[in-house]
Amino acid sequence: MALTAVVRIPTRALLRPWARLRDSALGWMEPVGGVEVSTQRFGSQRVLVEPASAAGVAVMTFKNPPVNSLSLELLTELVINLEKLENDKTFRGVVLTSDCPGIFSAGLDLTEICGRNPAHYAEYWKAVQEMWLRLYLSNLMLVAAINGACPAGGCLMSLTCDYRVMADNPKYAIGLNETLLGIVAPFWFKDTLVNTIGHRASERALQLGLLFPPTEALQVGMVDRLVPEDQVQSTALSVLAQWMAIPDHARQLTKNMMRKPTADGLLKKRDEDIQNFVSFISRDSIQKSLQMYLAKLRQKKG
Ligand SMILES: CCCCCCCCC/C=C/C(=O)SCCNC(=O)CCNC(=O)[C@H](O)C(C)(C)COP(=O)(O)OP(=O)(O)OC[C@H]1O[C@@H](n2cnc3c(N)ncnc32)[C@H](O)[C@@H]1OP(=O)(O)O
Repeated sequence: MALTAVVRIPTRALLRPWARLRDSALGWMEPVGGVEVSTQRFGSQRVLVEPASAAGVAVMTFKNPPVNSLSLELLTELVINLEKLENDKTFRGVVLTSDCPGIFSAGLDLTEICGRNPAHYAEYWKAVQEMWLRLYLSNLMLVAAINGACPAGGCLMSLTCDYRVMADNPKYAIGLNETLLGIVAPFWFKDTLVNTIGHRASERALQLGLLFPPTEALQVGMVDRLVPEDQVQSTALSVLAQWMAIPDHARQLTKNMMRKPTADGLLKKRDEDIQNFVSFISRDSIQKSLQMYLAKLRQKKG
């Protein structure tokens, strides 16, 4: 068991909503005896949240082995934990990172969009939309500590952050590779990329399904900084420390001004987007492509 430290919690902390939550379906910890708890960490099964040593900062670690694919459960836990951090006014910044060695996130869980029924596709897509909207419009400062491969939905998640630090390891790549799977990145994936790297670079990257190695990702502006693998998280934390110097109110209004029009694009037609997704993903030809892609991934081991 990694969680052994006994820490003292100021009574004031017990008033925080997350501190009062029972060890429920999501596995939140309850303070014991009103003063002491048996762990510093909180969060849920697939999303660990740890207060960092710097005040006002938390590290959110995705823990959905083997590849941190964005299953319905992971998406749900991510959104709930983000909301708890936002409601707890002591937090201003969050580092998003991965517990899976060499992989930040493999993107959408292909088993959620392959071989299921339309009702499941609709429920899943709504959760993907929700994850994007919550992260993209979060008032918190978000920094992605990309410590591994970061394709498709994993890339999207990192693009919602305010800053990206990536491990300088040529084995890792980041990008929206949907076309390689025979599927199409929806307009709000595209908009997020365009807002980050510009129209021309996005057009090329999206059509070709480019997965950029770190050096190229830095050149094109998909990530902001490369550091040795063992410094990804510490660098993300020091970036956050710089951002924390900016008054929250002014920064939040500015972030909202920059991002709201893009988010509104989806908010105005969420249901239509869900219907489009369900009819696209239910096509026989798309299901066949996805099955072949999954089979190829599984064969790699054999
Ligand atoms: C109109 C418009 C409408 C809209 C139209 C629709 C829009 C959809 C948008 C889609 C967005 C997406 O994110 S689609 C998802 C795209 N993702 C990808 O292409 C990444 C695929 N994965 C990889 O490349 C690799 O797995 C990688 C992450 C680099 C790790 O490589 P490794 O060698 O370490 O690990 P692997 O051996 O490959 O994988 C370990 C196991 O995890 C599984 N696995 C890997 N990726 C997985 C995934 N995404 N979902 C599920 N399972 C996955 C493998 O099958 C293995 O299963 P076992 O063999 O059983 O152990």
